[in-house]
Amino acid sequence: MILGDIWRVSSEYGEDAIRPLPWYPGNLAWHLNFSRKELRKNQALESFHEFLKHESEVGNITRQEAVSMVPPLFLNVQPDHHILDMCASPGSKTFQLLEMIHQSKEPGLLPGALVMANDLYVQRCDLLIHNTKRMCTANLIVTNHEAQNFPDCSLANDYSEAYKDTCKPQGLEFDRILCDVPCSGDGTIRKGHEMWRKWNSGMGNQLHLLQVNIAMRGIALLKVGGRMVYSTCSMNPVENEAVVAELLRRSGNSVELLDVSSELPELVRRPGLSTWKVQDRGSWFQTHDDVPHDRKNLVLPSMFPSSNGTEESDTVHGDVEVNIDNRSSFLRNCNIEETSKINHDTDGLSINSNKKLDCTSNILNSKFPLHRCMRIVPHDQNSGAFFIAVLHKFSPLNGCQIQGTKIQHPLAKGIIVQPQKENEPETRLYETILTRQQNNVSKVVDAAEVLESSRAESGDMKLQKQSRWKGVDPVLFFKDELVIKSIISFFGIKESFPLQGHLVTRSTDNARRIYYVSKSVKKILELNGEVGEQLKIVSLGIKMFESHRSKDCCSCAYRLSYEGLSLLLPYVSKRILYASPLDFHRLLQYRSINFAHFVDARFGEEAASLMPGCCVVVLLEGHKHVDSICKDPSTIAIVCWRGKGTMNVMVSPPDRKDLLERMAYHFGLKACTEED
Ligand SMILES: C[S@@+](CC[C@H](N)C(=O)[O-])C[C@H]1O[C@@H](n2cnc3c(N)ncnc32)[C@H](O)[C@@H]1O
Repeated sequence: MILGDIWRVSSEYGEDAIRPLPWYPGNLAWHLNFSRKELRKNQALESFHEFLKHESEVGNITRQEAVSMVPPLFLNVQPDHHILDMCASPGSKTFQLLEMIHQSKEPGLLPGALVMANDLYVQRCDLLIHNTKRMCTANLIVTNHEAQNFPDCSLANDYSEAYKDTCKPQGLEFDRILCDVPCSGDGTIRKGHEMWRKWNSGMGNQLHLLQVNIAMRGIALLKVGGRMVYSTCSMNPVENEAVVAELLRRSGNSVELLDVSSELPELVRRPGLSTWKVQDRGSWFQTHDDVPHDRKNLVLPSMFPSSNGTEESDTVHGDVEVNIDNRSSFLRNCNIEETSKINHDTDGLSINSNKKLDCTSNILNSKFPLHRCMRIVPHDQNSGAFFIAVLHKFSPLNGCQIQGTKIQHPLAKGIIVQPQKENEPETRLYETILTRQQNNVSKVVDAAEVLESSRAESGDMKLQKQSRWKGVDPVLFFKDELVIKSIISFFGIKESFPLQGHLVTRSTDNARRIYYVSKSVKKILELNGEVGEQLKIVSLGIKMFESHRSKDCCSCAYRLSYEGLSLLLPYVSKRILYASPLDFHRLLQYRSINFAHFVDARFGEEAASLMPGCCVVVLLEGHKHVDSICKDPSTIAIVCWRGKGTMNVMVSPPDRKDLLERMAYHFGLKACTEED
């Protein structure tokens, strides 16, 4: 109904009022060209706006500035990629990445990929969790770190020897990294009018070094062969081309700036700048030399285009122009043995050198092909402004370069843990693999020893020691065999769905909620345990089971969660009821219905004959066969509770509202709830 109205209204407002974005693959993104005033003036548009808000609340669509969707598209994500989103909140790009990894999977099957989404601020992590919750994914980990010091979770050498022949990861490495850094945000100026008053050139200058450090850390964590996208919603070259040039300078011949002009050909973009000036307190500077002495520590050499400046004067070596830069701070006091050929062949640049460079004096510096960066400006395609650069890592950073990317945590490499032997009898209830030994960094810690001491401390609960992150509950593998067996048997969960080893809980939660994690997330959790909980994990996985205290007789202490139902449904073989659209609608509308009051008496009888406890009610659409219905991705199902005389719905109000609206759309059944 709403959509019909909208097409009518949009035709009134012209062809451009609602149109797909030509550069977004598969017509999946649409642009609405209505002003707030128009939305308020027209009733059909206003209800359409409400509809969009609701759909985004329940996760069916995402509303965002169109241009902000561009950076993930250049990552060329594949379903088995490990992806790091370094500065992720509020999470619109994380959501896109999750959509990409889940795109081609059948219901009940998880991709091998994972997304690790990070943000510095806890509150912003909460927002990120809220915004990505709608995705219901088992392949997401949310972390809370300074991106510039993101841990690498490397195992100590002796330990990784022990795992050499297994497929366990020995450190964090990502196939794709999104580095959407904090920026001055001047690219949002056309919709964020307060920016006009707030903006000053110092904002970009202050962020430049942080942006370089975050992106440099990203490069260190990127796999050889991997891609990293650096982006900002600023047009300031100090936050953009200057950062990219510094990254290329610091990572030497390990990283190249990709020419992606053939990708997303419909996207209108402008080339990156090769030259610019830097402003500080109202004065413009062309080179760092021009900067007054007392400002030199704030206006950094790396903010200037590499080929400008007197000290950075171009010197010809062989067939390439290079500059001498003796001020790049990270390489200070270190020597690099340069024996290889630095290649930027595609751009006609190459350096042949076979000499030892003393970093304390001169650093060879090519002119980088910064025109390969992309600038998206509002007046080209009626969008916000964005800067994007795509980097490709083709060889590892050397030790000196890596050191410059991270402040080492004292515990990072100090703890050595004996790996748990295969087939070791498993008697623990909840287990994290290793805990920290704050003052004992060189001590060899036996996991069993740690477990024993924690048993002594926590008695029957057998909880292992606390994570080292204040305020964050440790993630614990849930291994209570009896409980798992009771869940499997109560819901008839098929063997083909791996539960063992994939269930986790949080330490203070008393296993009230059990989350399901994908194989990829499971491996990272194991690694994190082995390296002493270096990752500060604030959220992960999909909530699948919740404990209940019902007095109704029920042999299973856990109920299903609506969040995890779509993943689990194809594997559930017991406690499923199939309802007609009319009864399904009534259930949603009244939330609790007496067995005798169902329209379809057969359904009421089946419900009454079920043992009390949690069950699944599947919407039976006329043409569908019961055998295949649970494997169909379009199937609608809800979690219910079979009580003494009633069937009760266990779905949150927004989800219920969404389902009612879908019923109204498909079956013309009136969508209203008591809240309405
Ligand atoms: C431009 S916003 C990211 C927007 C996000 N990528 C999206 O598309 O929704 C930058 C984010 O970086 C976070 N941030 C700021 N400093 C950070 C740091 N040092 N490390 C990690 N995150 C940081 C901010 O909290 C903010 O959420």
